[in-house]
Amino acid sequence: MLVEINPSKIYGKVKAPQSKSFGIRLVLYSLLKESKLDNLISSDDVNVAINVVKQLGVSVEGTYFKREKELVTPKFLYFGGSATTLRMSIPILSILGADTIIDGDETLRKRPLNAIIKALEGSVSFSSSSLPTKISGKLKENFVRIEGGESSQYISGFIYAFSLVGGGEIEIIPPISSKSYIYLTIELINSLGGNVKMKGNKIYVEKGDFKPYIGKVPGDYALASFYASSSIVSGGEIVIEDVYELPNFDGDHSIVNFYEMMGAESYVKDNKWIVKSSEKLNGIEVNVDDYPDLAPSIASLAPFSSSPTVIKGIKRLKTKESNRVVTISETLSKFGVKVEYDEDKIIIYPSKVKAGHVICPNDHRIAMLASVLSFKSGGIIEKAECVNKSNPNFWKDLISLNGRIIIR
Ligand SMILES: O=C(O)C1=C[C@@H](OP(=O)(O)O)[C@@H](O)[C@H](O)C1
Ligand SMILES: C=C(OP(=O)(O)O)C(=O)O
Repeated sequence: MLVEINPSKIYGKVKAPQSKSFGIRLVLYSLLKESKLDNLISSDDVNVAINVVKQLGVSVEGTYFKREKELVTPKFLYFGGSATTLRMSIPILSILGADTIIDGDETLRKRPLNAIIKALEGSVSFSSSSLPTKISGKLKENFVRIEGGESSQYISGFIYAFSLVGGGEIEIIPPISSKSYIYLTIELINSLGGNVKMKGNKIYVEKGDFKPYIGKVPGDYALASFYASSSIVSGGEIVIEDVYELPNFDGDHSIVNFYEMMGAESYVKDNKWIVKSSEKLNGIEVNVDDYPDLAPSIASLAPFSSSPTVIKGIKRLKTKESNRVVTISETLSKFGVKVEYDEDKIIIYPSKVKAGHVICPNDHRIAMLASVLSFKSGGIIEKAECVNKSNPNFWKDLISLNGRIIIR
């Protein structure tokens, strides 16, 4: 799919895309208690999670997910491009006992599994250190010690796994990265009858009294941020509906504050994210290690600022769907933006953004970054269907916000 974008002013009202992180968690929650997800718009990654719970024995009728028998571990599971689903599922498979070949698409096959392999040594074996691999064995005790510097997704997975078997303990070897997603998991599980506490680098999971989840999938700030920044760079204003109220910890929703710090009007009121552009944007310095998905969102606004933006905490961006240090920089450069990077940071300089032509590098957030840059001076994005990984409504939503977009 090729998308041709003409310079446009992006304005109006739009519903936030459904959260990929919440969507996957609420589908996997059906392993614990039933889940009824109203108006589920299933992205590629949520579809992967649906297939996983189905294979483990959950009955799926439309968007109603109910476990009606003992869970089983299949001989084969496919995870597409979803590292969240993969890395949350391996702990669950381990606590149930597995003899399962797991695989994913070409992007997922490149992503590391070192921390989980090391943590499960002695209980669960892996035939290979990357996908495809066969995992065999069962976690014998409800305790795991795991490095926190590779991915928070394993830790979220162990919270689910120990909730499944009535309790357990997770010791995280610092540094603890992407903490915001651990908090998200703890808050969600506890809101549904779980009993999970984090004290320093330890997580204590007690037996829960779980209740069904019946409701919508909350809105996704990181995915919605591309609508917001498109509006800011094109002199518009936008209301993004169905967002959750800001919690008392950092996370993907911190983008609201970052856009305000960069000079836009950006605030949340009554589950709506209000964004208005301003003539004077300025660069910021930010460490994204706790919310890595915000790097493309911040990079989309940075070239239009009057001062440089410095993005730190970028080490793990190299092992996302693409090496985002490279793909963010290459995409910006193709739109005439001056950008530099080293091991520790990406620096994006004020630039006169020109028309660009990119091929999505199998990374949904990079196509979304390119779309923002295109609203200023035009642009072409090939393999634009890559946005379906997280937001199949992305192009349709931008058209509804007056984007002059031709889809071929
Ligand atoms: O738990 C989650 O939902 C996610 C965790 C993050 O991954 P890491 O914990 O590997 O940084 C993030 O990049 C991903 O898009 C979603
Ligand atoms: C990295 C991402 O997702 P995942 O880790 O689930 O593949 C993302 O959505 O940017």
